[in-house]
Amino acid sequence: MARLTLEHLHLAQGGRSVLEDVNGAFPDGAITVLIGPNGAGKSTLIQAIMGLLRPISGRITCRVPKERRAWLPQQLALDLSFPISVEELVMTGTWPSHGALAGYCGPHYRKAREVMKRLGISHLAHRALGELSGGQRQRALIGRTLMQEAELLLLDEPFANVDQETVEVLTQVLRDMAREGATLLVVVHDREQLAKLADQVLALSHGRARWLDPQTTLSSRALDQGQPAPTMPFAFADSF
Ligand SMILES: Nc1ncnc2c1ncn2[C@@H]1O[C@H](COP(=O)(O)OP(=O)(O)OP(=O)(O)O)[C@@H](O)[C@H]1O
Repeated sequence: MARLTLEHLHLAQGGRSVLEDVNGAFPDGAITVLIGPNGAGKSTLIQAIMGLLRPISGRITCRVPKERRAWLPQQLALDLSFPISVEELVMTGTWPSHGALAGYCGPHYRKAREVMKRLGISHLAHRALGELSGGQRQRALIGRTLMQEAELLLLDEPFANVDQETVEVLTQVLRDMAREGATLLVVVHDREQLAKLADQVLALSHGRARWLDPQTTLSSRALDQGQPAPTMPFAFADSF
């Protein structure tokens, strides 16, 4: 089953066509890796799926409830002086389903502790977000999506500028989320990460999208065209 499908999608930015006639289904419980050179339209496609960019034509159908959709953007704009601890950030994962003003109860705190343990950040629970390394912050942001029980997760270069141990922890968590039935779309530039994550590959190039299987992608040059993004500051992982 696929709760996210694209039909004849045409997307533009600033009046210029970026992607045309994109079709396909993102199966539940599968990780789709999105690849393509700089400017190919990876972030544009993610923005459209999130509902932040209106298609020129075509259709995006998403049957995942809004409160179970999560997005970890590439261009992060979090004010790192914002006074929020790791635990508080993880707890905000309850907001989409419970509301920001409802407050937290015992089970929320227990679950947040489990999530932080799973991500190896329990010892950072009361540390301010602005005092963390890039990898620690990325673990906390993924923790928020686990707390949310996200069933659709869009990640734009989640492994950029994080340490190798964090890459391994996050890879395992993302695989576990897929095994539990979530639909994931992940932008990666790295061959090794693609090999570990991809159930299927969507390759963007020259305004078109092609579906590939991971083995074909690994033995082709499709990945070599992509360049890692420059270092980004961090921001709030927003939900939509
Ligand atoms: N807000 C915008 N206004 C006008 N053009 C834009 C805007 N955002 C992106 N573009 C253009 O749309 C095209 C696709 O950009 P997009 O950011 O989706 O590519 P990408 O594949 O995510 O690239 P990268 O790998 O560098 O992150 C590019 O030509 C880019 O210059």
